[in-house]
Amino acid sequence: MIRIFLTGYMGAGKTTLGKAFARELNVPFIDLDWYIEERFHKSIRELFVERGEASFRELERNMLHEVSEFEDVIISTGGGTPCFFDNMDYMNGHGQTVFLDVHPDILFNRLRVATHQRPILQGKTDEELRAFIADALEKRAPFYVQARYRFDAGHLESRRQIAGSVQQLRSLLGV
Ligand SMILES: Nc1ncnc2c1ncn2[C@@H]1O[C@H](COP(=O)(O)OP(=O)(O)O)[C@@H](O)[C@H]1O
Ligand SMILES: O=C(O)C1=C[C@@H](OP(=O)(O)O)[C@@H](O)[C@H](O)C1
Ligand SMILES: [Mg+2]
Repeated sequence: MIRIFLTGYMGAGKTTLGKAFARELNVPFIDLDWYIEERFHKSIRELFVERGEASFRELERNMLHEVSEFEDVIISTGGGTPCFFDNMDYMNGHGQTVFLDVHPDILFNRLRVATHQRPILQGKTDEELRAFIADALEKRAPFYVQARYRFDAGHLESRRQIAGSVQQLRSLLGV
């Protein structure tokens, strides 16, 4: 049975790689953010604004527990998922966990063009964004490193790179 959790910071490639990886392994793909959006008929952005972050995190944990029951699945979490409650332990107890480790400069380049999709990053200048990423990585690293595997997802900028990363991830996990 395959149950793999992809974790890492925003822009690390959890969604992109998860989707391509699931297609390669011919198993369903679940992106936790998308799952939540479908379940609540609201965007992550709306849920953040309406409920506040603390309440979003509770809902996210509940949904994590729900999707962790599925079998033969690739699950991409949100960037913050491993860093709240006992979520990291929970994922380690329910499947294989991967930390998509990406250099902060690459994260910055990816995220500066996509801040409007991510409520936490909205309205930041380039310098604020750089500082925010560095600060968040420092705080979140202790959680991310608890994942069983670490994978460099710094090369996802073309279809070819994504396909190459999928093959590397396959051999790392032995699937
Ligand atoms: N089709 C694509 N072509 C080129 N680059 C892409 C494509 N899809 C994603 N990427 C790159 O991968 C990055 C990671 O995005 P995403 O998978 O949404 O990260 P996460 O889910 O970890 O927040 C994007 O910012 C972009 O640089
Ligand atoms: O890092 C975070 O706290 C968040 C990351 C997002 O997911 P992605 O990492 O897929 O962008 C999403 O869950 C929400 O905006 C909060
Ligand atoms: Mg994502």
